[in-house]
Amino acid sequence: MTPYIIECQRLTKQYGKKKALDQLELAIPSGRITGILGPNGCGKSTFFRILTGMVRPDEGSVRVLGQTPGWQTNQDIAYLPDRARWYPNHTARQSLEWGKSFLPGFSMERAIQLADYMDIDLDMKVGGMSRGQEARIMLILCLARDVQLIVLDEPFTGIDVISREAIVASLIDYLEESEQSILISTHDIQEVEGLFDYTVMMKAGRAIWSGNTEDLRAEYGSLRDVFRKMYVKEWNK
Ligand SMILES: Nc1ncnc2c1ncn2[C@@H]1O[C@H](COP(=O)(O)OP(=O)(O)OP(=O)(O)O)[C@@H](O)[C@H]1O
Repeated sequence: MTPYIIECQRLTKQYGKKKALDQLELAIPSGRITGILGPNGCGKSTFFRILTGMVRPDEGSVRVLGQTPGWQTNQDIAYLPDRARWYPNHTARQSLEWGKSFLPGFSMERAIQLADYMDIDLDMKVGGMSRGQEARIMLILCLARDVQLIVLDEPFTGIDVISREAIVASLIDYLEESEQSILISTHDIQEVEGLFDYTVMMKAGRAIWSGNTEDLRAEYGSLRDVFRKMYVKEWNK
C-alpha cells in the first residue's frame, strides 16, 4: 500500500474564467475515512472527477494509488458520482446482480450482507423507493467492491436526517474493520460529524486545512464550528 492514496501538486482546473481548482496541494494518507468538506462550488466534484480520470487538469500533477488517474486506476476505485440515481425498473436484487456482472471486485455476498445491514428489501423496485433507500442501493454498489479506494460524492444529499444518521452509523460500523481508503465529500456536515478520521477543508479550489480530524477538533472545536469559521477572514490565509 502506498503511504498516500492521493497526492497532488498545484492542481488547477478552470472552466472559462472560473477556477474550480486553484493550485490545489494535497496528500491524503491511505486506509483512512477522509471527509472532503467545503461549501457549494468549492471544487469537490471537480477534484473527484479528476481522480477518476473523467476530467483532465489544466495544470499541476495528481497521483492516485501511486499512478496517473485513468483506466487502470479505475479498476481499483469505486466511484459514486454527485446526484447518482438508479434504474427505476430494477429491483434492489437486480441492481446488485448488475453490479456483480459489471463492476470489478464486486462481491454479491458482501452486497447482500450490506443490504441486510441497511434494511433494504431486495425485492422492492428502485422506482418505488424513497430517496434514502435509493441512496443506500447506490452506496452498497460501491461498498461491496473489494477495491483500494472508494470515492463518494455527496452521498447524503436529499436524505432526511433520520435516514442519514442510520446510514452513517452503519457506515462507521462497516468500515471500522476495512483497510480501504474512503473519500466522502459533503457541504453539510451536521450528521456526519463522527464519520471522518481525516479531514480536508476546501475553499475556492484550495485545501485550507488537512489533517487528522482529532487535531482539527482540538484546535478549532467541533467540525460544525470549524465549518462556520471557514467563512471568516482567518481562513482566507
Ligand atoms: N462542467 C463545468 N462547466 C462549467 N463550470 C463548471 C463545470 N463543473 C464545475 N464548474 C464550476 O466550477 C466550480 C466548482 O464546481 P464543483 O462542482 O467542483 O464544486 P462542488 O464543491 O462539488 O460544489 P457542490 O457542493 O455544489 O456540489 C463551480 O463554480 C462550478 O460552477
